Order: sequence, then structure tokens, then C-alpha cells
Amino acid sequence: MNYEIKEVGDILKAPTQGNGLITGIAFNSRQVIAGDLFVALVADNDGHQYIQSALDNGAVAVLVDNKHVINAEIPAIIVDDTLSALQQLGKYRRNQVNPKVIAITGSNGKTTTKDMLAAIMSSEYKTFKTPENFNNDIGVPLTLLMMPEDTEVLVVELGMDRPGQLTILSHLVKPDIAIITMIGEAHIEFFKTRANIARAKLEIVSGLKNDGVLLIPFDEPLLTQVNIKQKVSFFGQGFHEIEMVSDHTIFDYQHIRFAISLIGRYNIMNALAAISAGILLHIDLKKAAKALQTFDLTKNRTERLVTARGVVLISDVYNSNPTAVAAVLATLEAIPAPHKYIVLGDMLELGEQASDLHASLGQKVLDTSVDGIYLVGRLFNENMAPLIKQNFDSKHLHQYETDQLTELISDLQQLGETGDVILLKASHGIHLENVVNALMK
Ligand SMILES: CC(=O)N[C@H]1[C@@H](OP(=O)(O)OP(=O)(O)OC[C@H]2O[C@@H](n3ccc(=O)[nH]c3=O)[C@H](O)[C@@H]2O)O[C@H](CO)[C@@H](O)[C@@H]1O[C@H](C)C(=O)N[C@@H](C)C(=O)N[C@H](CCC(=O)N[C@@H](CCCCN)C(=O)O)C(=O)O
Ligand SMILES: Nc1ncnc2c1ncn2[C@@H]1O[C@H](COP(=O)(O)OP(=O)(O)OP(=O)(O)O)[C@@H](O)[C@H]1O
Ligand SMILES: C[C@@H](N)C(=O)N[C@H](C)C(=O)O
Repeated sequence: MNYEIKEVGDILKAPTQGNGLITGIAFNSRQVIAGDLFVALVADNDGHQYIQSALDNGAVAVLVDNKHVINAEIPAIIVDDTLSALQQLGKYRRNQVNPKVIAITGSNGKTTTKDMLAAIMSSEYKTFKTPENFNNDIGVPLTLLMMPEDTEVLVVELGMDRPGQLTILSHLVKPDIAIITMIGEAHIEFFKTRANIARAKLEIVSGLKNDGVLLIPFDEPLLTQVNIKQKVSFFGQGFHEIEMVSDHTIFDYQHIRFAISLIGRYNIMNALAAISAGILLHIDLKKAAKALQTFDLTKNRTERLVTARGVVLISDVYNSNPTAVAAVLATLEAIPAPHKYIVLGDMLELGEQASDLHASLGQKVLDTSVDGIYLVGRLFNENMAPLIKQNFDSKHLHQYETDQLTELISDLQQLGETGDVILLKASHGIHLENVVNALMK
């Protein structure tokens, strides 16, 4: 981006001080590079404390609120509220660059579908995608502002954990195509029912263009009954699964063979969502197939890693909820390996249903042929372990508190031989990524 400080002041109808050309944006002073506008956000901490550190790192100006007094020498844009100013700027950028926008939400699979779709779109168009999973009220405007001038297609992920959030984000990005990947139980604590989650996910159509298309899975009744003015299309039918091997999945769709560089039957659904959006923007299916052979996947999403000892780790540690756990257990069951182990950490934000939902996965764990079970956290240990103990050799059941990751790491470091598989899955708050990182050292 290239905006003069005064231009940003005009966009935001806000007073400015100083001159300079803004070429990038950052809200963390530690990540500021020369030319950036530093946005001082107020969270648990107050970002205004880090203005000097941002300037030292090369910030050309700072976006600050008028409750803070700022030295007149510092190039600045002064607003009422820095987060809403960030969103306003993002909206301006969206309209100025004016790409085709494909917005993706869903309880699971947003980031994976976003990465797949961006790879497909890049075969034909200058494409920009959400970095990592910057999908909230901060991440979405940041994505819009990071989008290069010549972007033809923007693939943007929209997340939410409360009703109303997607309405705001959808109006911000104004999608041409909106995708809902699936409805699960993620964040159900704040919704109580899956029906309420579906209703909140459907808010994605509130900013969808009148001639836009909503893409939804054909087999989710909470979505297929939707009644909206825009066109609705379905994905997920008409494929023929051929094979799932240890590091990729093969299926046929419309007479084209797809070999996606990921395991998990659910990733066929994610791929079909991405392919269907590709078709809407006239991408040739052979090009889509090529793009999905090797694409850049955000880490820790059913990511296959191999340790120095040759043990395969399936790292699925960014988030967790019952549908996702069931899906990866089925995947683990389907892939060949001499020995298999599972490490399950608690699933968070499930509210009053948490105990039942943790218990309900017990039979699925027992039905998966594994040689060892490692449970991390109170919820699994209190609610699932009793059933496992009755039906599984207790020598091979290992239990940890969430503050015992060091013990877990040292146990896993001894575990398995070449070709054996360890699946790790937990909510992000359990921080199994630290275990994965330690095992990969
Ligand atoms: C408010 C804020 O600025 N907090 C970010 C900030 O935390 P901190 O805990 O450090 O904030 P803190 O309160 O200490 O500091 C206040 C401010 O001072 C800044 N600061 C702090 C120290 C310093 O030396 N310099 C500095 O500039 C700091 O960047 C922050 O702006 O610094 C972290 C590391 O850089 C980021 O990770 C955080 O980003 C949040 C999570 C975010 O919302 N990030 C956006 C970009 C995002 O999209 N994040 C995604 C996903 C969000 C998500 O959970 N999505 C949900 C759904 C949506 C939920 C909506 N509630 C889902 O997918 O299910 C992600 O982190 O993965
Ligand atoms: N279509 C799907 N159905 C069920 N589970 C899925 C599906 N897609 C992905 N998952 C599970 O969810 C995990 C996270 O995937 P992904 O990151 O794509 O989801 P997400 O919705 O973007 O979540 P986040 O925004 O937190 O990254 C996967 O590793 C897998 O365990
Ligand atoms: C980390 C956040 N995006 C998320 O998905 N949280 C849920 C509760 C999880 O980690 O499972």
C-alpha cells in the first residue's frame, strides 16, 4: 500500500500531524518494518505504550486515539478509536483495490479451504489470501490492508465466536462468493446449540453482493434450508474417493483425478468447496487439480511431520472440537502404520456441554486401533479416561495435567520407531504446539 499520512487522515476524517508515505501496516511494534503505520490497539495492554518502540523500528507514522496525548513531533493520525479506524481503512482498501472477494467461514476447515482456494485461484488470477488465520475484527481489516494494489482475487477467512460478528466482517469484505465449510461445535459455549451456530454462520450473507453466490455443504440441513435473495450452490457431491495413503488423498471429481497433499476425508470436502468456488470463477479443473497437488498449508492443520527418529507426527494442534476429533480419528484409522498413538488435549469453549462432549468421544477412541493413548487436561481425564480404563490396557493409557507438557514431551521422545504415527490434537489453549516443536528439535 502507498498512502500519504494526510490521505489516511482524509479517509478517516481525522486530524493528522507530520508528512510521510505509509507503505505497510502493523499493530505489534515488534513486527514493525520501515514505512509501516503502527496501529496502537487497546487490549489487556495498551498499544500506545509501544509508540516509541514502533518508531525506533521504522514506523513512518502512528495511528493513535485522542485519549492519549502525543508529542507534536511524531507523525500521527488521531482518531476516536483505533480498532474502528483500522476497520474503516480496511473497508476503503477493499473498495479501492476492488478484487473479486471469496469469503470463507465454517466451524472447521476455514484455513485449509482458504489455502486450497488461494492455490487454485493463483493458477489464473493475481490472488491474495488471509495470512495464517487472521480472521477476526483485527485480522480481517489487516488482511484487506496487506492486499497488494493489483490483487484480482481475495480469498479471505472470516471467524466468529459470538452472534453478530460475521455481520460486521461480511459488510467489511462484501463477498462475491461466500462459503460455509461446515457446522460443528466450535465455540458452542457461546451459542448453546448447533442451530444457533448455523444461524450465526449464515450472517456471512449479510454483506454478500446481490448477484453473489453462497456455497454450502449439500448434507447440512441446518444450512440447506436457507432462504436468501442471493443464489445458493451446494458442494460435496459427485466425487469418488480412490485412496488415502500416508501423505495424500486421491479422488475423482468430474472425471478429473485430484491428488491432494493432505490426509483426511474431511479435506476432500474442503477441497470440493474450494474447487466449486474455482468453477464459479471459471478455473479449469485440470489447473485446480495441479494446484492442489502441492499448496502452502498453514501449519498445524493435519500437518504431517517426520521426526529425526523417523516417527510421523500428525500435528493438528491449532484447535479442537468433537467433530474435528472424530474426523481425525477416522483418518488415523484409515492410514497404514506399524504402530499408532494418539495424544488428545482438552477441547475448550464447549461450555456446559464440555463434560458430555469429552465423554462422547471415548468409544470413538476405543474404536480406533491404537497402541497408546495420551490424555492431556482435566476434561478428558475426568470424562473419557474412566471408559478407556475399562476397555483398554491401562499400561498404555497415559494421563497428564495441562502443566505437565514437559513430562509428556519426555515420554513421547522415547515413543515409536520409523514409520509409526503419533496424532496430536487439542485446542490451541492447551499448547500442544510446544510438544510438536520439542519433538521436531
Ligand atoms: C489485541 C491485540 O492486538 N492482540 C494481539 C497481541 O496480543 P497481546 O496479548 O500481546 O496484546 P497486549 O494486550 O499485550 O498488547 C496490546 C497491544 O500492544 C501491542 N504491543 C504489545 C507489546 C509490544 O512490545 N509491542 C506492541 O506493539 C500488541 O500488538 C497489542 O496490539 O499480540 C499478539 C502477538 O502478536 C497477537 O497474537 C494478538 O492478536 C490477537 C489474538 C488477534 O486478534 N490477532 C488477529 C490478527 C487475528 O486474526 N488473530 C488470529 C485468530 C483469531 C481467532 O481466535 N479467531 C477465532 C474466531 C474469531 C473470534 C473473535 N473473538 C477462531 O478462528 O475460532 C490468531 O491469532 O490466530
Ligand atoms: N471439513 C472439516 N470437517 C471436520 N473437521 C475439519 C474439517 N476441516 C478441518 N477440520 C479439522 O479442523 C482442524 C483445523 O482446520 P482449519 O484450520 O482449516 O479450521 P479453521 O476453521 O480454519 O480453524 P482456525 O480458524 O482455528 O484455523 C483440522 O486440522 C481438522 O482437524
Ligand atoms: C484459537 C482459536 N482460533 C480457536 O479455535 N479456539 C478454540 C477454542 C480451540 O482452540 O479449539
